[in-house]
Amino acid sequence: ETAGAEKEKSCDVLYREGVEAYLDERWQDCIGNLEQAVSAYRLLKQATVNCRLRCQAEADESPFMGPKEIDDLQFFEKMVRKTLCLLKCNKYNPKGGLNGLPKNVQKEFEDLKPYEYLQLCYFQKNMLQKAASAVFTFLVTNPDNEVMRENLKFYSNLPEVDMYQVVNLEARNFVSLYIHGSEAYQHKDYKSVINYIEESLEDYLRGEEECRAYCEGPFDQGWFPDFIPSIANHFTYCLKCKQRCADKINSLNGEKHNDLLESHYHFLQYAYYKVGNLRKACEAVASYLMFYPADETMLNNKEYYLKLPKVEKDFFTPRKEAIRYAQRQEYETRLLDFINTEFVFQDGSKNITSSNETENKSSVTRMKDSIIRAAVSKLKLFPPPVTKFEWPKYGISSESNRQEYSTEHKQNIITENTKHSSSVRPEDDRRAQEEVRRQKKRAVEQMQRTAARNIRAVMGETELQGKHRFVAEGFASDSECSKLMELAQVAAVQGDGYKGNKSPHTDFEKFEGVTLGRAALLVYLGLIEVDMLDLYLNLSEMGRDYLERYFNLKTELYFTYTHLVCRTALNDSPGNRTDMSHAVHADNCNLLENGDCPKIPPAYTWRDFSAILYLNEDFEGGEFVFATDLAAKNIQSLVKPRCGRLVGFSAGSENLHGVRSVQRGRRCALGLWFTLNPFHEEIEHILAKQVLLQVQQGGSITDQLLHELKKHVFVASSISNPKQTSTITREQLKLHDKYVKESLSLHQESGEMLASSDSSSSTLHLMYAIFLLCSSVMDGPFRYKPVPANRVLIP
Ligand SMILES: O=C(O)CCC(=O)C(=O)O
Ligand SMILES: [Fe+3]
Repeated sequence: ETAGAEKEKSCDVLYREGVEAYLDERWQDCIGNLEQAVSAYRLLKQATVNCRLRCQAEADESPFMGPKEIDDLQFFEKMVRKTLCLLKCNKYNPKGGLNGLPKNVQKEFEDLKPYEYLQLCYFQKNMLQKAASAVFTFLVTNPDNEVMRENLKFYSNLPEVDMYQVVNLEARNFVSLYIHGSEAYQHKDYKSVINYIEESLEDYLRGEEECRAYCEGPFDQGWFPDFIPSIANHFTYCLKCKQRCADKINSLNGEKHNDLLESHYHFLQYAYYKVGNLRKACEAVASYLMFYPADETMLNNKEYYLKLPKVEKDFFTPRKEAIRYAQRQEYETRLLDFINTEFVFQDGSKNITSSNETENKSSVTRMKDSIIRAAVSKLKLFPPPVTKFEWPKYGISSESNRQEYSTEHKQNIITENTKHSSSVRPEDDRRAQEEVRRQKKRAVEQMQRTAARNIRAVMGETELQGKHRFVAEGFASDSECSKLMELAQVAAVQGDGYKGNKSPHTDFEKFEGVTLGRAALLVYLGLIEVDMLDLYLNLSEMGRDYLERYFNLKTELYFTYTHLVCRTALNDSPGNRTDMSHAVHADNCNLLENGDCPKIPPAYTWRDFSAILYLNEDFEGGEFVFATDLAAKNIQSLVKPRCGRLVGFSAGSENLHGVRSVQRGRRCALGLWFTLNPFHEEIEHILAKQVLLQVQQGGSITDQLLHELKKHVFVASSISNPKQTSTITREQLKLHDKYVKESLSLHQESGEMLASSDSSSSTLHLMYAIFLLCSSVMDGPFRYKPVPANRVLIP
């Protein structure tokens, strides 16, 4: 390897570093890495696709060893030759082409995920025009993405953004060629029309060929051991993918044109006629008619041309590429129709391969699954290839043959069990079992938590006058409420969880909060009782369980932020206050005065549900309100805080809410915010659980915590699969080292407060490292209120 090649970072490393930079808010690095990653991916994909196309051409041309029509031997000979070619070709591809790229990363690129990040990083660097183009690029492939649609709307309102200059950064050349061609047409410059449109046609067809070649990838829809079924299955999978290419490519800057290909011939027939090339004009007419044989305009044109003295009947020969395209299209459609009627396809819903797989799929996959399915059914726009779930599963499998023998039916319905056992790889099986175990464990814990409680909903959408909101009671007993209040009393720091801001909402109240990370750290240091942390965690878990059930969620709800917070009226605050303790807002978008609520930073856009569990009622004011406007003129409903009462709602603009001023006394509540996106799972929550586990069981925490830390550094770098605890890479370790180093220096600064503990303990360093990872601790000053320790838990 040369030095140059060594320095060059691979596509997935660039991507990971881009995402890391994004997470660390290093916007310039984010942009640099992700832009490079995107072009690196393009190169990899091009290399792979080029090989496939080249080898196809080569195999098409090579002479056969034997005569035609013997046991399909020529077909197989061709496949063998093509394989040989592919092996050689891919060997010279940089980094093995797409094969060298992890599948999940490939999927992210195909979904244009990098543009989601890029958008934000451009935004942060005030590169608004680029940000808008990144959003637009993402939307061309994911037109149903609400957040990005909102974002585009947001950008379109900015004076700095010129919507005419917003482009699809992933568009093929034919888009601009075609647009130039139609402009030339308007200017009656027919020579240019011919040049542009011929070139556009070539690039369009090439694009579709490349898309089709990309479909000839690996098959991971189960294992069909028999020779013929295995070929047939893989072939069908490819064919379905290929059939989607036409639909994927026929858009001009986001606008769909189902006759985009055909319209090329329309332009051409006219332009060739205008420059006097009648033969070519007629060829274009005939080509167009291959696709639309009954098109009246074109038939009239044909008649018109036929009457011209120089035109002969045989001029109307369709062009070669049009014949090939149309015939292939027709054959493929017929074949697919046949397959669709003669075989049963197993789609994600309720069956075999998937019954096992869907249930055990990670919840990320499940979530994406449903989003994609919804998008597909609505738009008929198909997501890109490569992933497990986008196409219906099907089984023309060996099991199906068995079925055929045993029943008279032609259709093959594969039953749950047969498929199950043969198609799941041991690795998947292990993960699946783990997931089942995890879910069972959660269900048991859930029952234990709620066993002695009488949790009941007391207000719903009608009473509260709005969608997706409720009030329930019975989450906590009086003694539990007091205990958490006490925790807030001893452990809260002003501004903790509010980036150090003491009075983020009103000058007349003091805000004090305890994040979970802080509570865990205090327990770890022996400064507060373990039970307090246990309770904090338990109550939050109950809130989550209840929301999942109340809203009937199909996928897991993740904590994204948890905060025990008290608001205390200051002694000198005036008695006639009209301000709010917490102005009306939505939890995941920025409510503007005109009522719009753009879902962009600094809002916590990933929050999907919120719940507030109240801990006391001995104060004046402080009512929670649902309102319809920023000024709280129009109140829909009001919830009076009380120990054990919980208000839950979806976190969007449909649930604007606020808190009325606390006139006297102290109002404490446990705020819970949830996300459906595991990428935004709250690290502090997981760590707090780990700390609790260790302290309760008295075992050594080091390995477990190390494991968690690794996992979360891993999360930061591989967002698509946060549950994966794969081996950690060098980059991740470097990051880890960095945190440990930072923690060490902090450790020295706060030596005073740690005097009672073993300051050289690597566990402690690790703890610091971990807490550095926790944003809220990083934000505020790293200092603790010394609270007398009744038990020292650190050896
Ligand atoms: O404390 C409450 O009742 C609501 C607080 C709230 O809405 C928030 O912090 O987002
Ligand atoms: Fe809120």
